[in-house]
Amino acid sequence: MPSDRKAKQKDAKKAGTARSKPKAGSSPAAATAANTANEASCKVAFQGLTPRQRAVLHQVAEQCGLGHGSSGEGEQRCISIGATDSNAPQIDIAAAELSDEAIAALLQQHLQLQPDLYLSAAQQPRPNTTASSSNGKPPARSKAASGKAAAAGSSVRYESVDAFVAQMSRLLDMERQAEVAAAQEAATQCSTAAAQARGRTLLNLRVSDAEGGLLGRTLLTLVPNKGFGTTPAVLLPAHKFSPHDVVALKASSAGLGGPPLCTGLVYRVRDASLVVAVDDPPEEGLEQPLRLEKLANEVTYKRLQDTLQQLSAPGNSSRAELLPGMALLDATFDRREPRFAAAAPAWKPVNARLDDSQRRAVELALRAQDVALIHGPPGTGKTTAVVEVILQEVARGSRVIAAAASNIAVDNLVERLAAAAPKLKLVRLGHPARLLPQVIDKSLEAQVLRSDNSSLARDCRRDMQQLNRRVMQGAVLQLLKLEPWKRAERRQVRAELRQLAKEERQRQQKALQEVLDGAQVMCCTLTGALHPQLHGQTFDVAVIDEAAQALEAACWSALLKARRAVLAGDHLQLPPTVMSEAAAKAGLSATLFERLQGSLGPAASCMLTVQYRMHAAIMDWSSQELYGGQLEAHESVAAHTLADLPSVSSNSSASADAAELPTMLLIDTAGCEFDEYQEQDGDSRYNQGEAQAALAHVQRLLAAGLASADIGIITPYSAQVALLRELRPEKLSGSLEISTVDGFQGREKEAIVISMVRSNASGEVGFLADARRMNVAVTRARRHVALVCDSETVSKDAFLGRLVAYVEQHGHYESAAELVPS
Ligand SMILES: Nc1ncnc2c1ncn2[C@@H]1O[C@H](COP(=O)(O)OP(=O)(O)OP(=O)(O)O)[C@@H](O)[C@H]1O
Repeated sequence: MPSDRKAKQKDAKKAGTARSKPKAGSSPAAATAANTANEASCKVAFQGLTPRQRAVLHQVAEQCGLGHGSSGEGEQRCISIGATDSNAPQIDIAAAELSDEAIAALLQQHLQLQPDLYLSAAQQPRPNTTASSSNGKPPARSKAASGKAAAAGSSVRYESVDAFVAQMSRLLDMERQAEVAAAQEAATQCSTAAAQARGRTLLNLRVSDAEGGLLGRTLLTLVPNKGFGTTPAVLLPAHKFSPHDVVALKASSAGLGGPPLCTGLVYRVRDASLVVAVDDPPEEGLEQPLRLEKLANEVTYKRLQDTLQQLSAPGNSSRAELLPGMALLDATFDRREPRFAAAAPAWKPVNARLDDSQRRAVELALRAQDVALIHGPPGTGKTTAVVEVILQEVARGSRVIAAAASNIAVDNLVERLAAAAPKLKLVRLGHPARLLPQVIDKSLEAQVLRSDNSSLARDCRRDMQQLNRRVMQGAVLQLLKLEPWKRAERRQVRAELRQLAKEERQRQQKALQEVLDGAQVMCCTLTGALHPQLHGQTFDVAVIDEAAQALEAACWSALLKARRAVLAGDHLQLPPTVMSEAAAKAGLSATLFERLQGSLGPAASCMLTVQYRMHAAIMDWSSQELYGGQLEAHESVAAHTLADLPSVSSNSSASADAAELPTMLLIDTAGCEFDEYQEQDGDSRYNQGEAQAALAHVQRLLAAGLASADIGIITPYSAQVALLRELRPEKLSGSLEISTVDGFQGREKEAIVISMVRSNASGEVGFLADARRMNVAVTRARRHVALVCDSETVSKDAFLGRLVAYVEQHGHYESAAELVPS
């Protein structure tokens, strides 16, 4: 109750002291070392186990080549494990609450299985299970608490590659239709004003600047026409455009569905402007009021369908050469166990700071002959381990394709690889408008332009231009009857032009081929791997970072190009974005990473356990809820606080304020009557009072000496993002980041303020209850996290209730009424 909490607030001690952490459990890889297939002479039938325990038993049986099967429903559900012979004797074990240790002991007694085999598999984190209690039963949790994590569970299995292809092809069609329908609805079926309200169209814009850049593209800066040139600049209305969106620019006066002046890619989004990269700007029409429309990106769907077709077509030797990844199908579709070399070749880490779990992960990846998984919870150095794997593979002479679902994740990898190995021959494939400026230099286009063959091709072009001028002059002189344009001369010039055109083309192709062939590491998005430029290029190993955010079909686009695969990710963070809810529910958002986590068993996977971002108090919530308590905070971050930041500690009055700020803070809006509202033209939600409370807390952080760039506001609802941006003080618009959870994935801030929005009498929390979404939101914070919410509403959900209780217990409580006086 708030009143109790207020009393508690007075007594509460400063949160954020470093807390000692139990050591991580035994490594899953080590646990399986001594297990070989058993010739069981009997079967053990268990009744009364939890779904988690049954899943672990299935996994253990498959790992050891034992028979297994389930029957019955609900509490009567029974799982048997042991001899494959149906006549073998059966030992029945019926117990309501068997502990994991007891199950392991029974397996040892009757089937001679090492206890560690069951216990280490049971320790593998799964979505929907929290740190299991000693009786092996997961703590009570409402169905909603696991939210979408449940929909995309690790239980997804396909009977065959063809079954997978058929299912995915259907679901991708559903997804494409959903996206096309949304684009068409915005473009034709409603008024332009309604389309703008939905965020897919921006009306009444004008071009404020047009400049060359991005290797030959034109960058058009679009600003609101209203108040053009005034100071302060007029902000764009709330919209859903983001970098890399495919867009059409039309005259405002053009009818709905009318032809565009040009199409392009969103390059940059600011509060008051939006920059679009255009290949071919129109000669006229840009001076009038304009409209920007979001288009469906059909190329991606076409590429994904092409990948599926490649997977399903029967192999032949020439295809096997072009698609070495077909060899991965056996291990990834349960046809055989993944293979590992007994030991990795000797390797000396390039990054001497790698910790033990990172070294184990790299070692596993280097031993893999088919596929290995690196499971990296937040801040544990997944990308750090991936970079090391790539550099070690290159040192062994391998050619690597390194990919991720998003451009930002690929660019992150490119930057880290280039910093670790400046001489590495690395090529970043992709449209320059989709690349971060700092990696443009590594792009295929930039490298091709720098090559000798390109410069020779440019010479050819110059010669052709001169010859063309001669042709023009000759024709004019002839026309004016001043000088005859001799036939032989004409013929010779044309032959020279043909020759030059041919040479230019050949030089350009050669330049492109040389850069592609010379690459030791090819970096691209997963769907970028299907670009025609990579046709015929094959690799020894495909490394996928952020694999748990990628559609499985997209992963195969890169995997088909290499014989071996390493996937790094965290299936307990956000899944891929899927627009069609029906397709997501039917399995489109289930990822390859998660599927393999479930099917390959612990020997093929290594979990990173030391994190380098969060104060231990922040980490512990996530670790206990989602990672079986296995995470450890590195000593460099375990006790760091806001007061230790140089910008704070150098300012004595500010540091006194900062010392008052706890590591975790609950700002409770219960009783404040800060109600949630649904936006008029959509289903997103916002909460005005809560937005004010969140911004008031930001002011407090600034007063304590934090830089605005060190603070982030995260809210799950796009309407609340728009509202917060509107209310954000002008001077903070360029530095204080406000975004949805998705916008912050993979990133971090010293202080994070979370605005949860929901406040209603019925306790509805919608997609807040998705454990993965809240996991990402909380774990973006390095030293401070403030949860702004209506504790009465959100605590109706068991998972969120535990989060609220955790913050109260390990931090400070405060009523929002004190921050936002009524
Ligand atoms: N062994 C290490 N020693 C010191 N710092 C490390 C180590 N490993 C990783 N880090 C640091 O920890 C931070 C997080 O690492 P990295 O980005 O590789 O993690 P991640 O798991 O990919 O993160 P996320 O989950 O946010 O995507 C980086 O600043 C990195 O330099």
